Amino acid sequence: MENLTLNNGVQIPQLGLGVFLVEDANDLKNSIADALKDGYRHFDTAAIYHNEAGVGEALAESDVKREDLFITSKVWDSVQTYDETIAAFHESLKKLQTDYLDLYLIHWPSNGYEEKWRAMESLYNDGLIKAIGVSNFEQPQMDKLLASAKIKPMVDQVETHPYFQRKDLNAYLTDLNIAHEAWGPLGQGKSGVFTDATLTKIAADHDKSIAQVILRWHLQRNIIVIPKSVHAERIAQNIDVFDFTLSDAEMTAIAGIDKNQRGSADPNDEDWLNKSLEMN
Ligand SMILES: NC(=O)C1=CN([C@@H]2O[C@H](COP(=O)(O)OP(=O)(O)OC[C@H]3O[C@@H](n4cnc5c(N)ncnc54)[C@H](OP(=O)(O)O)[C@@H]3O)[C@@H](O)[C@H]2O)C=CC1
Ligand SMILES: O=C1CO[C@H](CO)[C@@H](O)[C@@H]1O
Repeated sequence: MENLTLNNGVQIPQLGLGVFLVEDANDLKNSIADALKDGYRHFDTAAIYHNEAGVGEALAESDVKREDLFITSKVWDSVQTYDETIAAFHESLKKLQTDYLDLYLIHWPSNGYEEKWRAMESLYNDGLIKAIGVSNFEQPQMDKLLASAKIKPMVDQVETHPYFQRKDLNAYLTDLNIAHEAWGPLGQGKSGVFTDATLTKIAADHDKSIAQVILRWHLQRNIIVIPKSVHAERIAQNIDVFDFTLSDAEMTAIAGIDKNQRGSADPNDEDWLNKSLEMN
């Protein structure tokens, strides 16, 4: 496993397991146990996934030491004030059976994110979170946050895959030394990337799967990836991406298949952000 160093010096395993939509308790237990056995140490959840308690249980059952794990969670949009953010964080800690988080993210740039950020800064200064960041922040929202932030976010977790490559956002984040983390790195299994001709050819040339080529491409862009699977074989396959390298020509070919195809909500869509305030 390779680590990236965040802008505050914290090391993050560049590949982790995402658990969005893994709601069945057995699936969660088995996929986390499989992942740990395969060498995963980084796990990405969120309060809105309603599975933090299951993640906590699965991790508590393993004999991997807490300091060797990297646990991310996210504060949901319905949490808006400073005090609510502090309370939500402690609720997540309790469910995850831990006394600190490695990374805590503001899930979406919904109303009040600057106040939420002040709470995140205070939790960080108290040593309760190793790194703080945001998710689904586009450049204007990041610019606005940076204007009042005392601490620069260490991470921005945004939808990114071969059909939605985020080249401009990636350049902007790289300039700021904010790590780019990809959610939906495999296009959430619905973007069409698994039948792409360019990826099919590159995968055959390396005797790897398309998923492995995609994950390798992210890693070579210095992007953090958190692919989700509930299948043992895919969980193993997705971490088996450190024994081959894509050439410059292959990286360029993949850069050419971008379609700017967003698969989920647009962070600039005020209606979505307002609706998300009501979700729990
Ligand atoms: N910050 C945010 O707003 C968001 C964050 N996330 C985070 O990012 C993580 C990853 O994103 P996610 O939405 O899950 O989508 P992914 O891009 O990780 O795709 C997951 C889908 O791909 C399938 N899959 C996984 N591995 C393979 C493989 N090797 N071959 C073929 N199919 C495969 C899975 O199926 P199966 O499970 O059946 O194997 C599932 O259907 C989430 O789990 C969550 O932690 C996700 C959405 C939004
Ligand atoms: O991480 C995510 C998945 O779940 C949420 C809603 O259910 C999404 O909005 C979010 O981006």
